[in-house]
Amino acid sequence: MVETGMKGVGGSVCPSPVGNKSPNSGAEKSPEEPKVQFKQDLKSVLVTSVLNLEELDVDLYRGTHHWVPRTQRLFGGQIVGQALVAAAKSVNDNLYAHSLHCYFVRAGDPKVPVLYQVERTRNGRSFTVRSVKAIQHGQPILICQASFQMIQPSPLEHQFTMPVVPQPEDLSTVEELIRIHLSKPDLAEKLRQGLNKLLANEVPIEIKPVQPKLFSNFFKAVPKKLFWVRARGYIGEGNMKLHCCVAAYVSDYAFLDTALLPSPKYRAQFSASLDHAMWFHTTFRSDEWMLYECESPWAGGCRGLVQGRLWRRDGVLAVSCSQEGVLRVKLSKL
Ligand SMILES: CCCCCC/C=C\CCCCCCCC(=O)SCCNC(=O)CCNC(=O)[C@H](O)C(C)(C)COP(=O)(O)OP(=O)(O)OC[C@H]1O[C@@H](n2cnc3c(N)ncnc32)[C@H](O)[C@@H]1OP(=O)(O)O
Repeated sequence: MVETGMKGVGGSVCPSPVGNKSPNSGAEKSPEEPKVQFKQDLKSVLVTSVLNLEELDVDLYRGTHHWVPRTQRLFGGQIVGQALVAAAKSVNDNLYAHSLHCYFVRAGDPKVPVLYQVERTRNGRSFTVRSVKAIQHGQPILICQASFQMIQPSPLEHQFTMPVVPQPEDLSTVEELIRIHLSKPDLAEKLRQGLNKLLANEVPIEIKPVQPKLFSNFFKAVPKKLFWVRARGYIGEGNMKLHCCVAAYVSDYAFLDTALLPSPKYRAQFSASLDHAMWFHTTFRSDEWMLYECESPWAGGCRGLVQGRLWRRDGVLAVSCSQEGVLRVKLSKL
């Protein structure tokens, strides 16, 4: 287990008995793959920096930023991940995060740190609830409720079946796909600039789209996409609390744009997640490939609803996510 600066802090994801059964337990462990070279060690960024909050007082923490989206508002996944770190620090070690519900109420300002104020809402016999306010300039930017539970085995167990898709070793990373695009001489200049900016982002998340066409082409598609995702770098087994917070970070990254897939003639002029909910079903490793199955059952009223499932490689459903976002679009010129 790596030293994370979060060691000894109570709370983790719930290792429910469902997690002990592997619908696809024959899946092979991924061999070591060549890593993209970045200016910094992105594993350190996520584990020892972004999710390693500074304790200022009892139930009061300060978080720093790493990657900021081009919108120049703080990445929602970072705020949710940090809020969950703060919440988990105030619960006993025998309690495990099983869900969180958040509203992004103001844009996060990348120029100043975020304070996280934890309220110990309730300590129960089975369930314990924490409310976290992320604050900047004296005002909340995120309100989050996280619920923790003791391990409670149950005879009631079921899950959907994981979609059958190519394995990550047989797919290209987003960076590889971008480079293929950049090598096309007839690429529109604006698109070239956009792709170069995307390539320069030091995002501590690795993605392999299952349908690269959705990433590269502009055609009408059903509002559904699948991609393999993992945190960059090695985190290791044992610290489920950390994997849970990393999953919160990862889950917001390429989620909301699923709602744009049926409308390729529009591009988002303003998009931001309004709320975000997660349910942690069982143990998982956020530094190992997980399949993110994203779909958007509805869009309207300048909003889009997206739902996601993070599947462990062995076919176990590890995390479910839901989000609504504001989507103000304009006709695409490309
Ligand atoms: C398959 C693999 C592919 C991989 C490739 C991936 C590539 C890139 C991935 C990048 C992913 C990044 C994902 C990032 C997701 C996020 O992190 S979102 C950030 C988290 N969420 C937030 O920050 C939202 C916080 N909340 C808010 O900001 C506010 O609550 C709100 C803006 C939602 C509230 O809206 P409102 O009440 O309208 O606020 P205002 O401040 O008044 O307005 C805000 C702007 O909207 C404009 N506006 C308002 N109303 C209207 C209207 N009726 N019509 C048009 N425009 C309107 C308003 O003018 C403001 O605009 P400006 O800011 O002034 O431009």
